[in-house]
Amino acid sequence: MEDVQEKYLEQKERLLGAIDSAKTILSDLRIFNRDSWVVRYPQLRDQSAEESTPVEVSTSKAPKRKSIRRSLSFADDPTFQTDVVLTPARKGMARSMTLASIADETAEEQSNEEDEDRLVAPSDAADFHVFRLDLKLGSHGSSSSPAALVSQLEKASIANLLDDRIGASMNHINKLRQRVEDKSSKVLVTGDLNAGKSTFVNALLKREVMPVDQQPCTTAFCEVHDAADNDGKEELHILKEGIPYSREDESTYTRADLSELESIVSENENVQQMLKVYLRDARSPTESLLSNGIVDISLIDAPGLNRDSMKTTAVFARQEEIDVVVFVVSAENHFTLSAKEFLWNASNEKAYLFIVVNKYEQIRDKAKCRRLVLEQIKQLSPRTFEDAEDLVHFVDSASAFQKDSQSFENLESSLRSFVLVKRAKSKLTPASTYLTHLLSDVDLLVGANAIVAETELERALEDLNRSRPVLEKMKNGREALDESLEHVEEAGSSRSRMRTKEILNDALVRVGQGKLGVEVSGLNMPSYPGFLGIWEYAREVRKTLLTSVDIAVKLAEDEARKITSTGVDKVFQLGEDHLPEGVERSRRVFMPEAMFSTDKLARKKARRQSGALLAGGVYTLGISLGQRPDMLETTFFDIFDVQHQFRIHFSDKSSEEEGC
Ligand SMILES: Nc1nc2c(ncn2[C@@H]2O[C@H](COP(=O)(O)OP(=O)(O)OP(=O)(O)O)[C@@H](O)[C@H]2O)c(=O)[nH]1
Repeated sequence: MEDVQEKYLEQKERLLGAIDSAKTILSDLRIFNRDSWVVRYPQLRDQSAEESTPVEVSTSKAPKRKSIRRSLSFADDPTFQTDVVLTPARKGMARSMTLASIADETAEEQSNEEDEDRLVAPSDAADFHVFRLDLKLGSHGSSSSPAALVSQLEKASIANLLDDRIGASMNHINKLRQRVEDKSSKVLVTGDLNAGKSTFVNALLKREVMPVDQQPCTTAFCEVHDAADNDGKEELHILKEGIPYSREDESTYTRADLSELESIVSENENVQQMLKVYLRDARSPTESLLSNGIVDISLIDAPGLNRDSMKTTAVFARQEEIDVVVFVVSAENHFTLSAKEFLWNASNEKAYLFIVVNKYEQIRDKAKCRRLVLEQIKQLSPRTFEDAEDLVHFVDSASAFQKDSQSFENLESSLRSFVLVKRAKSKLTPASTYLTHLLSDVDLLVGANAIVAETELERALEDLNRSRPVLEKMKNGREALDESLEHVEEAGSSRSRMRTKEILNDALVRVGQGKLGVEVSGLNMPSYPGFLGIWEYAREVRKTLLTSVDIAVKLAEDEARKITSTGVDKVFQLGEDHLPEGVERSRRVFMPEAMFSTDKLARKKARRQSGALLAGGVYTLGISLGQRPDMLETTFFDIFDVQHQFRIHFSDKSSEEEGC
């Protein structure tokens, strides 16, 4: 008995420690996901049949350790795909599987554990248990094709879904913790009418509490608790139907004195009536069944089974909070039909039942009785039969109450350990299974994310290594480049300015002398038509000279274009010389013909046509003096002083033209 207690306590403490560690891990994971790294959600798929055959990794020390290859990808990034190896963890480790990239796998330490030791089967470990996200419920909820789905899911939204899951898991862990810590355990005592259930409960309590009668008398479910749970007061609480009981809330029950129990029970007509009976137990914790320091057992004395009570009791027994069902059968009558039906169903639900064969002392042929009862138990609850020594007890509750009885003491001891064993199963196992699944999920997440992080780190380091010398080179060459650029710019603009001035001055001087501004083929001074055509002649001369000035402007522009082109080439060359390889070059394209344009529409058009970024405008400045009617207006003075007239016009304009 003490062994069972110790084992239970040790297991419970270990589990509580593991629950707390898991909580810390989850909260760290949550913070990490929120502040440092968007946790990626891996998807592991089987590889093609040929590739997915288990890989056996063997060394001289360890002949056998099966690993499985899987293809790892991420829902939010279909481009990332890599092969990974799932290796079962070693015995004693909380982790069920280890995920490693193929490259790491060969370097993994080997173990000689056999596969049976694994906590989770390899195929199971490739999937999530607690953190399984239903990605079909993506933002629009309607998509079913994986490709469409992926495009809906962004890294951040998956990380949010995951955060919700972690939050829910933390809440669940808190509940599990409460359950593991909860010391209360409920034992339901049921059986045939008049089998002696109340007498048995009284014998366990070493006190006459439950009403005992030769006629069927227990008509309510009486749940017996230690009075310590009721501030030390012995009392009866009559529960109200349909209202959840809370000891702190008096509106949920009616108080009564313990002495009223008998009359309340006998007068009750409600088959589902529940009573809470708070009893003081003067015995020491080692003797007391109700409050033994490890689990606080509450006994529920149920009404005898008949057609009315059968269903209610079966529902009651099925409740999760009922750890153990004790079935009392009279040694005189063996199992009735109702008993058989109940036992059959209950043993399907709970597997193991605790059976008390009561009123055993009166039986003359005890061996026969024992044999017959056990035969029936074998049929009704095979698992209980297998463990009959601990689970089937032949006692006489009535006499156990009066004098010490070895068989009854054995029963008590077995019942306590059975409650503990069952509690370990009902309260500790769900928590430890959940933790195993949870940690296996965390492991999968961590493993997959480590692989992504490593890939990203490698890529970032490569980028950094590539960029660092480039940056250094660019930093060092910056000053020289600035200077050279300035030089090219200044040289180009001063040369353009000088050449423009030269060309235009020259043209104006020549026009002033009555000659064409520039000599070009096809442009000649008109010939004198005689005095009668002098007016027209003056106009023609004016037009020709103005056109020659236009041509001079055009020449100056062309010259500036050439100079600028050379400058631009030099700038590009400087870029080539200073910018290291791999640095993106400017896409801007210089189009000399676009210089000197003031026409925005034309510029846009040219940009569309070339498809490149343009510098400058399109066409010439277009001052076209030879086309301007105001300039062509011939005056009386033109006839006498053509040369003087032009000098007045162009000495005013020359400064503007220089600036163009
Ligand atoms: N000789 C003997 N009589 C017993 C024993 N247990 C119970 N009885 C008697 O059997 C009768 C019924 O006992 P109860 O304890 O009331 O039986 P019960 O199963 O609680 O009855 P209901 O709840 O009304 O179905 C009473 O007269 C008891 O004195 C026993 O171990 N030996």
